[in-house]
Amino acid sequence: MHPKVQSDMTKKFVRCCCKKFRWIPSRHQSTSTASTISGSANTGSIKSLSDVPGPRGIYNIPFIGDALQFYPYRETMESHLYFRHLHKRYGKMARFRLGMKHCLILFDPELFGGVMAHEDYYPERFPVPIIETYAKRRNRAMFNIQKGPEWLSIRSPAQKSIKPGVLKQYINPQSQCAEELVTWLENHGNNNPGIKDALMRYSADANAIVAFDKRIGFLQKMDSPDPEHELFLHSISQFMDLVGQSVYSAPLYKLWRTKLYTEFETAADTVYKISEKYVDEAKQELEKQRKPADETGSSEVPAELTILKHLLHDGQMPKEFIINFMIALLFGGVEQVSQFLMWMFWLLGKSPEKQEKLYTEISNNVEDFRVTAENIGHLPYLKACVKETFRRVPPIVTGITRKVLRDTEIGGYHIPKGTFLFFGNNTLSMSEEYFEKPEEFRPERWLPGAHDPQTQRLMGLCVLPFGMGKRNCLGRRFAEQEIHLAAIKVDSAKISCRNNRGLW
Ligand code: HEM
Repeated sequence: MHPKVQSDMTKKFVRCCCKKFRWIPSRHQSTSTASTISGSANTGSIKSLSDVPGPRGIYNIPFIGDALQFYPYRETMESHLYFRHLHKRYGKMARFRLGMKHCLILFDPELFGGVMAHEDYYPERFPVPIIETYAKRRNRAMFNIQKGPEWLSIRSPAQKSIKPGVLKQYINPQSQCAEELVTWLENHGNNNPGIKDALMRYSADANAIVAFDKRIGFLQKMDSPDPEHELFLHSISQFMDLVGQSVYSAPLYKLWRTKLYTEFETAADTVYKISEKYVDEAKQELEKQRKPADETGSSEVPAELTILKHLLHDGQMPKEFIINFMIALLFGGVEQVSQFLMWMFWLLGKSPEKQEKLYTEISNNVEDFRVTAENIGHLPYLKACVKETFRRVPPIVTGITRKVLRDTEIGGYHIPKGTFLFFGNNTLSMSEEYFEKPEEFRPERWLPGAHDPQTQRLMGLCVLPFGMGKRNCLGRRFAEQEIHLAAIKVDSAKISCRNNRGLW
């Protein structure tokens, strides 16, 4: 399609959605108003961002300063260790620079809570420049990096399509994926070096069911792989690896197509092309499901529709938006869910008594280990194990990020519009101030009634694996279902990963 036609269609779609759902901010939501968020960092008169404690001198020179600050952590990509250093040295708030961007990191859960309570109408996260560059060059509406009304024009109908009952539709096929994971572990040994790949295949399979209504069978077909499926999986993993690498290298790809960029572009194009094919297949299937048109010309569709079919049936969102949204659902889960499972299996494997406790809970509540929409939600110890794994190994290295979209006062400092906020979840989740013996894997701390409500609230704000507020993880319930299914099946087969061979 000609880019001009596409962009006109996009504008029309966004305008129409804004009108329909009244998404234009009202005057009291104007982006120019300042808000005040108090915390314990500074209680005196209002100071400016430059007064916030933080690295000074050479460390404040754009690019040179960041290179010096992050250099020690570059090899292992452990930038969260730099944030821990900032907390130790400067306390509850610290200011630092990333390129030309002014950043502020908060190590105070009350301040996070305050920032989120005053969240903007169209929240924005810290940018991912390589994806932005790709989206611009290809004129693609990549969901995760979208801003303003364009973002909400997809988020809102998509969120509506994730109705409470929709999760149930995925439980049986996703259960089969979890059973295939168990078979793989039984056949190859739970400490096989291929376990990382097997977990990635599990989460890619489980997520493809959500994104494309398709049971690909990445794990099942490992012995006789389908070239297209393998290319798809390879490109997904390549896409994510290259995003990670791009964060630690100079953004020269903005000027010309560097080797890293061309590899990224090839991976992203391949994912798009194959995803488009899967979306088209789902559309054809939907057509077949439709009952023939009656004499008035209207045709009926089955009452229960999956997310993809709901969006295709609704017909409001342009196909390109649907493809990009489905890609966001796919990427949202694949790496995060597989990484999470690696850590949880390892942490449980190191604590046999906790694993046994989990086994008892599962065997008492899940009859014949057959997971249903009813029993999956009644496993408090499993939920506590998941939460504790998220605390012990936070999934997002940088913690949650937001762009300040209007001048704001935070903790007694005037924070100008355009500053980037980082929430120090990665530091706080290991802090003795909020967690007793933080090094220990103790799911019990998350059980209902383990702490008074205020302590529990602060603990929750320290961890936040799925983010918070209007721009939180859209796939949270899917992620939890995929995690719970894998944990129930693996634990009920009494498989334990006691050493970390192959896990990373
Ligand atoms: C362990 C698994 C997962 C973790 C830890 C995780 C975490 C996150 C986080 C932290 C964010 C940013 C939230 C914020 O800025 O407040 C996010 C966004 C998102 N996640 Fe997840 N996620 C997971 C799995 C999934 C799954 C399975 C899906 C899809 C089925 C998904 C889809 C998305 C999407 C679409 C967004 C972007 C939302 C937006 O920008 O409006 N995630 N996720």
